[in-house]
Amino acid sequence: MRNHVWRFLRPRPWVLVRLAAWSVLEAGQTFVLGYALAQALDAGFLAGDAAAGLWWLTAAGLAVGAGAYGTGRVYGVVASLVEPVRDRLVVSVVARGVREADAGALSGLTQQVEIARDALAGLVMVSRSFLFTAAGALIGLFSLAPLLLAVVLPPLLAGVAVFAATLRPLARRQEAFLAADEALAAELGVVCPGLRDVTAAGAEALVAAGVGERTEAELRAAQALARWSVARVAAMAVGGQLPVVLLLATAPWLLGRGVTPGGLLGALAYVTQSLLPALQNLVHGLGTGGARLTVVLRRLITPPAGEQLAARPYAGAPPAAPSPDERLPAGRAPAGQRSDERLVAVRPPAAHPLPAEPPAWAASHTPASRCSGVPALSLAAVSFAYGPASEPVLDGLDLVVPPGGHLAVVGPSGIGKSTLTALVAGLLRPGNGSVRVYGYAVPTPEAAASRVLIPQEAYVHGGTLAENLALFRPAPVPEAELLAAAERVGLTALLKASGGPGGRVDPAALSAGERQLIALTRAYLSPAPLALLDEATCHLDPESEARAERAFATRPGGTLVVVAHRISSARRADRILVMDGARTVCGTHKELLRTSALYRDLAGGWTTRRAPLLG
Ligand SMILES: Nc1ncnc2c1ncn2[C@@H]1O[C@H](COP(=O)(O)OP(=O)(O)OP(=O)(O)O)[C@@H](O)[C@H]1O
Repeated sequence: MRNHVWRFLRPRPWVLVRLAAWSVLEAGQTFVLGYALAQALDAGFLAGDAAAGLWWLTAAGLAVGAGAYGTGRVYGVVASLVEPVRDRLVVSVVARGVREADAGALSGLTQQVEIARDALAGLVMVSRSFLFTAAGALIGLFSLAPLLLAVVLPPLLAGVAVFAATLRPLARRQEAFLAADEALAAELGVVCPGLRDVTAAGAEALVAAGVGERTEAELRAAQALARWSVARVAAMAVGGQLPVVLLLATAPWLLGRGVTPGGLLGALAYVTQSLLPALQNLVHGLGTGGARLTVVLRRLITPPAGEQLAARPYAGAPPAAPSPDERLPAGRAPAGQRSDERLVAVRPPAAHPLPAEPPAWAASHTPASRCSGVPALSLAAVSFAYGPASEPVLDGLDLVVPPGGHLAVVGPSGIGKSTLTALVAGLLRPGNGSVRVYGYAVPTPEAAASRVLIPQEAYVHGGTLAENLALFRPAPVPEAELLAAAERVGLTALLKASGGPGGRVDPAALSAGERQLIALTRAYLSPAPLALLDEATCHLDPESEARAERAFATRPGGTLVVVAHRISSARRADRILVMDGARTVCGTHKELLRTSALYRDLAGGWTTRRAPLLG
């Protein structure tokens, strides 16, 4: 680094000379200010010569004006010193960006160049200002009375020494903090856009642990930095404030040894008006800006180690062998897709060995729940409103769906069908009442594991079809089982067109209906016995919808709740829940035609318009 600075400054002696010259003018005010105040008091007002006093004050005022002019010129010279540094850095990083054809990295690097430029300018300003101001003030003190120098200089040097001693450790802590901060930002930059995938893959705990680790690391770095920053305060206290105390405490002694009252006043002015602010600027400017500049320059000058330029891959996962929880799918969902599907368990795809029919989950749920008589779904006096002042969407709703049952939910748009499925899925909590899935209270992990929600906007991630379809299964799914499920739900054509279960899918290229078929087949294969289809077939034609619904209705051990948007869908169900606010009723198609005016209306609308009226 020192070599770089020397090589840069050597061909620019005139810039340095100009900088020094304007700095001398700027520092002149420091000298004149204290000296003129001393003279105004001693030779003017205390001597009874007010005119002389005013003359010295005028001289001080003129010096301040000249100093301000000098400061203005200093800025110009600092710019001509710093801009070439910026230009060189820009050339270097652009060359690197072009070489590596990485536009994103290039934009990041040029931004860092701007930071380096600003930090460098700040550093030049504060260190130069401290040097010249200190020189002006010390010369002034000496010219007033050498004894004053003896009082001010030792604590000033001690303060600067303390600051200098802490500079390196502070810079290291600052650098560590910046690195921790960036690591956390990078982590969040990777995690946040993929939150849906994280949830979909059941990897919340894993990702939270990774982010938590980085947050802890940043906290530790911030604490270490704060501890070392105390040393800065000590440097300020010793170098800037102690001289003031010493001047006041030794005032009688100083006055007894020939120092005049004006000299004492001038000394105080030097310390409080010049030295203290200059030291403050140095400590803050060099302490913070210096560390920042070091970090940025190191990155810009040192060739990238890949990770500095490119986005880091997800780093939250531990490097050890995969545990059963490490289930983040490789692909990302395309933008704009929503996923409300709550997953039971996910694992990476594996080879598909022997066929197995019926699916393993069927045995585990069916007999127990059927034999015990526990309803697949029960709602008891459930009320729900979106806000304290909102009208309730559900008001004291009771509902029981037996295991193996098939319930259709119908009602006008906005009546609360999706709200009901969200309550069953545990995405919303009822204000009153209770929801149970296979006897498990919602929300509990057991209830979550017992149901699968397929929303209208199907979630499909990149990767292979098999990966998508097996997403909810805790163990590899035999290929024959995949193929059988695809056949039952109606996915076979897409499966063939994609080259079989190993074929890769591009979620953005699929039609909405194809995405729904994938989501439906995935749900069909899920171990959860209760399937909640919230208009999950709305993009399918009536035949495909009928086929998919039949598959779910006859899924071994499965129970189906479907938000219907066609009369045919409602008619396939054993029972139909007609949502109508306070007049919500449940019954068979025939019963409802008799008893529910709303259902008659809806069914009439469906039949005559041949278009979905509901939801
Ligand atoms: N997040 C929310 N905040 C406030 N109100 C909401 C929210 N979600 C839904 N609602 C309101 O709750 C009511 C029920 O909405 P819901 O989506 O459950 O109806 P729906 O019957 O499924 O409608 P659709 O068939 O059109 O999808 C509507 O009045 C809706 O505006």
